[in-house]
Amino acid sequence: MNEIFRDGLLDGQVAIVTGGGSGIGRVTAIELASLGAHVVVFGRREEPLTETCALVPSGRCEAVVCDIREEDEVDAAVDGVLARHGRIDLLVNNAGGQFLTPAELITPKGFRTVIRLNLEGTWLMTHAVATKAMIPGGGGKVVSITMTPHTGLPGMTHSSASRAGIESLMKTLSIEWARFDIRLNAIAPGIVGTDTFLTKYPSQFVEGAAETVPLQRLGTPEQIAWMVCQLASPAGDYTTGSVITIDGARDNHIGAWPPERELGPDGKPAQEVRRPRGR
Ligand SMILES: CCC/C=C/C(=O)SCCNC(=O)CCNC(=O)[C@H](O)C(C)(C)COP(=O)([O-])OP(=O)([O-])OC[C@H]1O[C@@H](n2cnc3c(N)ncnc32)[C@H](O)[C@@H]1OP(=O)([O-])[O-]
Ligand SMILES: NC(=O)C1=CN([C@@H]2O[C@H](COP(=O)(O)OP(=O)(O)OC[C@H]3O[C@@H](n4cnc5c(N)ncnc54)[C@H](OP(=O)(O)O)[C@@H]3O)[C@@H](O)[C@H]2O)C=CC1
Repeated sequence: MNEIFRDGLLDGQVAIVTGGGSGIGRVTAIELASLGAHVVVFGRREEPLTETCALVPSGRCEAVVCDIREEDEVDAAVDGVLARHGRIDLLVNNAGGQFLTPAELITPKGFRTVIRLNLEGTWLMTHAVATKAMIPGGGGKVVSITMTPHTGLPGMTHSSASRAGIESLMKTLSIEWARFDIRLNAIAPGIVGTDTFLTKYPSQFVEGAAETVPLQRLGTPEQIAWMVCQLASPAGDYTTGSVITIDGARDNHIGAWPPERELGPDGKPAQEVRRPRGR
């Protein structure tokens, strides 16, 4: 039984979720499977993938070790899913990440590492699934996880650039591959309180994070997963080439409103005094 959507909504669908061994990817796999999809989780380490599958009560989950940066591994893994299931209806490009470092300290290798993971990995997965399964099979859906703010993420230059690239990829392919009925979208979360976010970054970055969001709280993996489920369902059939932002309005404004400097003496938002007409 799913908390939001009706039982059997995704019955018969076969979905791949990259990075399905943790965080947003794990919850997405569990939610998709709870709606009837058969989910194949991809990642570099087998153990977390197997743990995800153990959390899927229906057993409609399978773990595949695959580094999305390696084209041979991607080809073999996608071929394997097709051989076992005969179709791929949904690809969720969720695997990704970065390290937090001022731009001037990012080495060429460090920059390349993040671009390869986020942008090239997403391209390899999308291209393999489209050419092997979706184009011959008459269509499908791709959802890629990116990131806000779209104005730029200081300290994560490489990731910001790669996420902009992914969004451009989804938009461009939504035009080219409309003729194959492939619908591609991006979901851009702001800050989601996953184990990795809470433990990987310096404490000052994590502790003040909720204060940077107008809603003053972090997102949850479920809120991202539910949007993936909606896009996978018939409700998403006409949505393509879009970037859906789920970030508590952080893309529009950093921090709560009003900022302290704009508070009036009564502690309320400052308000101009209305002048008589003609003045
Ligand atoms: C507001 C924010 C919201 C977002 C939150 C999230 O996304 S939460 C979810 C976040 N989830 C994730 O991020 C999960 C996925 N992330 C990852 O797997 C890693 O963070 C990865 C992206 C670095 C790839 O890892 P890998 O095993 O492939 O690579 P590797 O370790 O072998 O490094 C290769 C090269 O990269 C460089 N370099 C690396 N680290 C640093 C550093 N701290 N400092 C400086 N440089 C660094 C260095 O050049 C290194 O080469 P070297 O010097 O060793 O010759
Ligand atoms: N949490 C947040 O605040 C936000 C997260 N995002 C993005 O959402 C996605 C999920 O985030 P979150 O759940 O927090 O992060 P996690 O670090 O928990 O998830 C990343 C997953 O990707 C897998 N992965 C990493 N590299 C590769 C690779 N080369 N090939 C295959 N799989 C790989 C990891 O497994 P393994 O190491 O076993 O390969 C891991 O399961 C990421 O792209 C992240 O950057 C975007 C905005 C905000």
